[in-house]
Amino acid sequence: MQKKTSINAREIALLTLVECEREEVKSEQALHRYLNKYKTARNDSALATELVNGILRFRQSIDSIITAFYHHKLKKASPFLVNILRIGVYQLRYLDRIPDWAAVSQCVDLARKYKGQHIARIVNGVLRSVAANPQKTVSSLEMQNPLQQLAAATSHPEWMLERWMARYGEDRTRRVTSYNNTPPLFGLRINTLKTNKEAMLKAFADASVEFIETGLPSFLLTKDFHRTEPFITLGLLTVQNPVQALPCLLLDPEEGETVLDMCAAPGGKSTFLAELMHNSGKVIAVDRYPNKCRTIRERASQMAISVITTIDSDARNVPAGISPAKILLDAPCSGTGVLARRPELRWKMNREKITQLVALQESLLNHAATLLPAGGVLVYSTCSIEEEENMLQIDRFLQKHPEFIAESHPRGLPGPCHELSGHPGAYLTLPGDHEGFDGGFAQRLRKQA
Ligand SMILES: C[S@@+](CC[C@H](N)C(=O)[O-])C[C@H]1O[C@@H](n2cnc3c(N)ncnc32)[C@H](O)[C@@H]1O
Repeated sequence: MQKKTSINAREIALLTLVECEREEVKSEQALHRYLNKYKTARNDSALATELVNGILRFRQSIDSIITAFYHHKLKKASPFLVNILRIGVYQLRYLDRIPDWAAVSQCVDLARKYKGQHIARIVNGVLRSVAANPQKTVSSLEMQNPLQQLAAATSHPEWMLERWMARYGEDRTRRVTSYNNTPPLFGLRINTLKTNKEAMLKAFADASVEFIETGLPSFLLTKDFHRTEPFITLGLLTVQNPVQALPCLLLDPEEGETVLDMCAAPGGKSTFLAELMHNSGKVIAVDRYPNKCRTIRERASQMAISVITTIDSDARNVPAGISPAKILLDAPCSGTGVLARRPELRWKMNREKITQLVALQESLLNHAATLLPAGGVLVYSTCSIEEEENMLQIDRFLQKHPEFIAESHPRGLPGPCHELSGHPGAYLTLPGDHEGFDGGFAQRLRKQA
């Protein structure tokens, strides 16, 4: 019988981190795949997750420390060497439960296994030096300017910090970076088609799940993700950050209406719209990827939702004739409001990509304008905190489409988020503004009759 090779937490983290160097790879999915492949035990799985997320978050700070002791160009080193050094430095500087000698020797073993004896010696030398010089911290390193210092201290790219500092000021920028560098709480939405809050809280008490209220009726936050998994599988709960509720609440869908969700996968908002409509009417969920549309349908069926139909198509090719009362356009975006949840994204996003996304969002908005009948409501939303994807995008849209007006929610939204002053129907939340809320933007617009 063939023996199953088992590998430890550091090795899983290494394979994941090396794979994440590729542009299109999402760390959460890669890690999940390796954990399943090697049937990793709970403890190893927790350490691998902590190493991957921590290293992706603090990469800039970790690399600054490595550079002080590694006397070649880090950018030219192999991804295996770089990531083994990162795993070593993360354990030496950010974790206090692993003795220095163990952190160093396990990384040396990894280097020998993947890159041979010569690289193992380099890893040994660099990590021993890091361990022997605890006074050498990011703040002690010489930096050319305050922005560089802030980038190293908060582990965010300079270009990102520069625009946040200009837009939001230093205090808010530091609040955002601190939120982004902390393991996030999990948002949970109670599926009111299958249960209710009272029954769910009783089930939480029985399962010893701790939670925090959010100010939004069906949304809770928790650290205890594992204990909530059975309820998610049963379709009683959906993982969704409360900030993601705002676009749906702002759209205010009613029973019996036809609602078009133009960029719908994985379906978190489509299913919430269906819940708000008491599973009556029609939610047409569009996404350009057929496999993602299948995920939406499967999830809807688990949640006892029958009003969602899917269309796999570029939303810009959706033909006129659907005549929805309301449209949600939750556009593809830079994701700078959700960096706590997607730690590698800060290193993969850049100004050029934002410019391309702005153009895509604009063309999707223009098409939404043609699909919506007069009198209908359009909500545009992103999980970005960049103004050209948000308010500036809306300003340009309103200039180009005088038939649309920005309007407030008829009754105002529940919860801690408030309309932006001077901007009817616009909501911008920065990560860290409210406990457990990611960043995001939403705008309600009406096509005049
Ligand atoms: C921000 S996500 C949507 C999240 C979703 N609304 C939810 O709450 O679960 C953006 C989605 O747009 C899809 N997408 C990107 N470009 C598209 C296009 N041109 N037409 C349709 N869907 C597109 C992506 O596949 C992705 O699933």
